[in-house]
Amino acid sequence: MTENTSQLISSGAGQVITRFGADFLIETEQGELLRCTARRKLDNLACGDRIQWEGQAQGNAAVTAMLPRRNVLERPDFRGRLRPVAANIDLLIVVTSWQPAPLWEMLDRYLIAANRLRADVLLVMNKSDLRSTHASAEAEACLAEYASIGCPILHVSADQQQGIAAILTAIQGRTAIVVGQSGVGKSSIAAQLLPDTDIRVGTISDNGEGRHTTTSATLYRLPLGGSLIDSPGVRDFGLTGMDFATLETGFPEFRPFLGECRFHNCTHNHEPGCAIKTAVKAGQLPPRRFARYLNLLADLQGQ
Ligand SMILES: Nc1nc2c(ncn2[C@@H]2O[C@H](COP(=O)(O)OP(=O)(O)OP(=O)(O)O)[C@@H](O)[C@H]2O)c(=O)[nH]1
Ligand SMILES: [Zn+2]
Repeated sequence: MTENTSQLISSGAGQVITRFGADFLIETEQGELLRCTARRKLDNLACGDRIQWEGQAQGNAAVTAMLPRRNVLERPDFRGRLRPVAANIDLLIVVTSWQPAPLWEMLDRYLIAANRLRADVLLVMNKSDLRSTHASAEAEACLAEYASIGCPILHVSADQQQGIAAILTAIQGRTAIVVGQSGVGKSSIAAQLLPDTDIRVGTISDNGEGRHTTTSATLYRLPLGGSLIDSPGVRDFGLTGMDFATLETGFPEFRPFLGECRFHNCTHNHEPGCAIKTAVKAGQLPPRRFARYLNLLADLQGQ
């Protein structure tokens, strides 16, 4: 049999782990890390994307196709153009703490963003060591409202290494990102979740080209299964360009009452016969969340 080089060249499916300039680090289905160049049309590839790759006769393998995405998180670049940062996210881990005190409206915005991405939410209250001294009655009441609408909540302390295993368990089988306001402990939590994953990416890029210093989002496999996509740009991602439908559906507790308002285009603000306002007055919907809904609505209408 004559040897044909093309028969030696392999190909398959994989996932984008991170980006180095024009190159991508991908993980093949066999779990091997492979440095690839992407075809020019694939400029929009992001960490977490599932792809097809193909070995080349010379040089790096090539990413030849992007497989359909479940969702994509985008951020404006320095020119203001939206760029994809991470794809195929299943779980938004929203971190808050007792000090700095929670910005509840920001938390609501993350819940809206998660709903838009069709991702689940896990609320992590970090710095549980400060709860007894720093949690106001009002903050506890706000937190209780999230529990009442079915939002899963974990109390952890990254500094005291408490509750980290519960986060790993919650991520199992899913791809998660960690987000939240400044100073709540996102880096501390990421460091606890990823004790030695740095080494893996470091080894690959050490290949004559120095250490992995990219700030690109990177996908890490976790010990209990599941993955974490992390980067500074992922951690402080916010919601851009909200419309009314995104706001309304971002409050999942409204769902049983939607369609019962007198006006089909009710904004649940000043309108008579509003089923949402009636439910709030009757104690069937959490009042603090509803008050913040009205603030978000006013922001939207003032845009
Ligand atoms: N008391 C207490 N402090 C903590 C805990 N976790 C983190 N911190 C402290 O909170 C501060 C902020 O932690 P970071 O991990 O840098 O927070 P971050 O959310 O990544 O902050 P940014 O980079 O500003 O977004 C640090 O001084 C941590 O040591 C905790 O469980 N308890
Ligand atoms: Zn209404």
